[in-house]
Amino acid sequence: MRITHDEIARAPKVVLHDHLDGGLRPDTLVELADRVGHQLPETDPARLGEWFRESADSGSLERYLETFEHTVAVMQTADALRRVAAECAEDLAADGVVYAEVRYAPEQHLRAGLTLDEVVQAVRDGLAEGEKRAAAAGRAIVVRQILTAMRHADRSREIAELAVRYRDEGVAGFDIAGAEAGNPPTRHLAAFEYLRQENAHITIHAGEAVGLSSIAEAVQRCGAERLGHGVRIVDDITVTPDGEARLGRLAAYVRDARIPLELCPTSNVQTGAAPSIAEHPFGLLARLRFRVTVNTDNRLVSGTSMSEEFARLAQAFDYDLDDFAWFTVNAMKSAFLPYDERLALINEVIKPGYAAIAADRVVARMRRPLSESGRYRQGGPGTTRPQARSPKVSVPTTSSRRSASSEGLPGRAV
Ligand SMILES: O=c1[nH]cnc2c1ncn2[C@@H]1O[C@H](CO)[C@@H](O)[C@H]1O
Ligand SMILES: [Zn+2]
Repeated sequence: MRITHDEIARAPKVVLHDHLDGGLRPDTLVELADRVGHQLPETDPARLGEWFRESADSGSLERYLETFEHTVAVMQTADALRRVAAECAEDLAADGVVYAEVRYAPEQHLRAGLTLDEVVQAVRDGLAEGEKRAAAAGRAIVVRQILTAMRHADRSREIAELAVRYRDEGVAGFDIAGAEAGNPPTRHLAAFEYLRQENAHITIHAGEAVGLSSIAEAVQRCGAERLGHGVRIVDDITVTPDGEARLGRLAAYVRDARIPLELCPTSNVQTGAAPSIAEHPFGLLARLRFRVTVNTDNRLVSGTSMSEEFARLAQAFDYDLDDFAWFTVNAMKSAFLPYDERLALINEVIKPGYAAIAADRVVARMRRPLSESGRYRQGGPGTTRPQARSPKVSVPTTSSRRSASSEGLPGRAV
């Protein structure tokens, strides 16, 4: 069975790779641009959304990134940052996301005189407001920040210090982003060494536009705990005609060390990192039991959402509920949150959420013959509600050591 749209909408989701400045609501962008006199390519929100998706669909990361000039331009005041952050938390929650790490580059928001600290504080306050509004709407979400340094620039050490300074105020980690070609992770070694000394968390955009050299540097020299994209790790995997996969040393290391891949299928198709969703390495990497996670990258720029990414993957690879439960637990395990908080979200929110959907499937399946044949009349219709306690979905276990891999793989995943 393939997961349905309704089930996807209901399923608890976790996003680790979502750019704040790549996910504005189109109508907010229009309104903010009007306020500061920034000229947009389209002023009708629907057409503006289209414009982003089409312009980003260029086959080149550099051209994809050019579209951010319009979003960054309107995010230069504390008010604008607060609003965008609050709406981000609300939109993610409305999509069924229960935990999110949202990233952006503070150094890109100083044009109107804000300091780096003021930028982080504005986003912090906005996210908190969004969490509050989402909870009031019955959609609880926890959101953390990841501070990004632009890899072509020279402020990474400063941004790393900023991330450490705000680690107890909602900043969960540090990242570098921007044009990967020509800007290898080792350009920022001082920042990464500082972060490691401070026991801070590191993810690095690597293996998106550049291949194995970038991934190797990120993991082995810079201490990346997760890979932003990392999709080009497939360059180190050979699949023989009979389907057997051989992993090179780096691919084997990434898999053995359970380094999470923050995969962003739609974005990868737009930037040319993958030819299509159906041919996206997600399928192979999941099959080979890499620690794969599903992410949006940029909801506005890529015209997507977590539910969209799930739906596209389900269509391409025939994934069902247990697959998405696995990807979601993978993501939650990989979050830059304290262990006990990760565990609480897995055990109290994610697993029960998937189990409830599986339980409803059982109920729906048992109801059908009841109305058709009346076979289960005995207790009277309506009183034969089946036990919903043991749904037929193998939600991954976090503590179990039964399976060969600590991922707790779902039974039916290939
Ligand atoms: O997929 C990506 N690869 C590399 N850089 C990116 C990607 N998406 C966004 N940004 C860059 O990160 C900055 C901070 O959020 C954005 O302004 C954009 O330039
Ligand atoms: Zn990204």
